[in-house]
Amino acid sequence: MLELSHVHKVYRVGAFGGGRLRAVRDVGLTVEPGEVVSLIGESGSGKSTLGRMVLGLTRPTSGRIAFEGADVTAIKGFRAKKEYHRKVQGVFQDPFSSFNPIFKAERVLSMIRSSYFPGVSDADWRDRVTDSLRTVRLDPDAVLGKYPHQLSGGQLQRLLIARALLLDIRLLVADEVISMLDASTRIDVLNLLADLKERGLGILFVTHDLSLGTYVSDTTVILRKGAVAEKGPTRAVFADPRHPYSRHLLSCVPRLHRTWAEVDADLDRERPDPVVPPAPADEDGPVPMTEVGEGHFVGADQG
Ligand SMILES: Nc1ncnc2c1ncn2[C@@H]1O[C@H](COP(=O)(O)OP(=O)(O)OP(=O)(O)O)[C@@H](O)[C@H]1O
Repeated sequence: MLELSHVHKVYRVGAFGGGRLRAVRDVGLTVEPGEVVSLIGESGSGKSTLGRMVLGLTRPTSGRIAFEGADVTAIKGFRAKKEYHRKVQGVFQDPFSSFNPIFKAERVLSMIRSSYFPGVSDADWRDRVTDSLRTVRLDPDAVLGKYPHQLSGGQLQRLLIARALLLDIRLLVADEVISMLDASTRIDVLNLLADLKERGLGILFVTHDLSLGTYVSDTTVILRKGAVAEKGPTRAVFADPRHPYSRHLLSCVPRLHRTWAEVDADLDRERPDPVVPPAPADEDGPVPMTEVGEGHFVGADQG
């Protein structure tokens, strides 16, 4: 459904745009219907840039991003972009800043109606709104008449997802959607993503938090300095991380369900970090990936 191949992004920075900042280096990944792909990496690793490129908000410097076979970078003009966003939507970290504080929830949703479904009757629209709110486990009577400041962060995040669902989207880019929520609301939103996946939605789940990545995702892509350090089935990547950076990230994840004895036993049998080849000097070229298991790839060392 979504396919990124050899995607690079270099920003022009500094006075008069004379400097170059490489945010994304030779990234390849796919998202299929009903699949959650976690894009994990520390701050500045290029996750949001990738999300924005998938949403068509910024263009790759080179490489291809295809959605259902069509080149996303070739989508030009207001109409074509609007059609693309009927199928692909993004939800971002800070739900408070995504809403106009003077619009009630009802108005936020009805903007989708005027933009995408001007011909739909009032009764049909009410049914659609009720359906999408129920899908995200919001009570229409409790939220529609409220202003953003009268709703919690979790409710706002779910409202944003409900707004996306009104469009019958096929791919959701969820960029740090839970990082500003408290622990129990996080689990609610993660469970919601799992429900959406069951309904056949593809989800690109962008997060800096490795432990949350495992909770919902089928596939894990670990980014470091804009390049893929490791990717593969989440179970394989977590059970047998092969890149020194993935191992480092995993060693920082608290394992609350394990006893000290188990953790000690693990440390005793700790294996030395594997050696991965250095990334080629030519930053515009391909970064070699080694397949270490079925669909499990390890990238080069970005230094
Ligand atoms: N519009 C821009 N112009 C110039 N540089 C940018 C721009 N957007 C991002 N960058 C830079 O590109 C790199 C990757 O940024 P990006 O926001 O994609 O990382 P991230 O992994 O999402 O980080 P975070 O988790 O902190 O949001 C960073 O060095 C950032 O400063």
